Amino acid sequence: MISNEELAQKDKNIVLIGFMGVGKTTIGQHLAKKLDREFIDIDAQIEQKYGMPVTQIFKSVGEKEFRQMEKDYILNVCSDSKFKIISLGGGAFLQEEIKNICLSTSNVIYLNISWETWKRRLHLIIDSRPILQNKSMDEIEALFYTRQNSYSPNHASVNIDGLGFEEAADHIIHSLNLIADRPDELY
Ligand SMILES: Nc1ncnc2c1ncn2[C@@H]1O[C@H](COP(=O)(O)OP(=O)(O)OP(=O)(O)O)[C@@H](O)[C@H]1O
Ligand SMILES: O=C(O)C1=C[C@@H](O)[C@@H](O)[C@H](O)C1
Ligand SMILES: [Mg+2]
Repeated sequence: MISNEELAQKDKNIVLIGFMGVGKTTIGQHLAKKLDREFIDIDAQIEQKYGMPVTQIFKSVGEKEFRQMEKDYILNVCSDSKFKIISLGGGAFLQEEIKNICLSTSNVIYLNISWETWKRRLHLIIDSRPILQNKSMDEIEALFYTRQNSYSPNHASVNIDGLGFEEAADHIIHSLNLIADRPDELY
């Protein structure tokens, strides 16, 4: 088992993927602190560029332009940087180019969550995630399960059910230690 300091020195980016609301942004911030690495949130970068929240971006320029911007940012950051903790948006891995660059440049950690746990969190995110709006609970559940397929392959998967932010970050660090032992495997 290597220490957090040693892990922080490993030069690959760490990319967090998973369904919206699983905790990529919040857990990513904790992980970055623990490993003393720079944190980048792709949604936040796009919001900063447009000067408005994602919901508003979808309304004013449309999802297609948002997806293009998402791809441009991720391709850029993955090819230009090392050592970073990068939280993607929940739909980013649907784009093959994004998937390929992340898998080839970074350690990709899939944060997964059960439908039961996720459902209890819906009220926290419903207003700020345009993809969830105007959908019935059945439609959201169908999307939750359909999207699971898009998060493979990855380098490691961490189930965050019942974990607080700190614990979740520690589980990720544990999975990174396992990756350090067998660097080229994909799941
Ligand atoms: N482990 C956790 N326990 C309790 N609440 C959590 C946990 N992780 C995240 N949350 C809460 O869930 C909400 C969504 O979290 P967050 O924004 O980090 O998700 P995300 O995966 O980045 O979503 P998106 O794909 O839309 O960017 C936030 O209100 C956050 O505080
Ligand atoms: O899952 C999705 O498609 C999305 C997730 C969010 O992170 C944002 O990127 C946006 O709301 C779209
Ligand atoms: Mg996020």
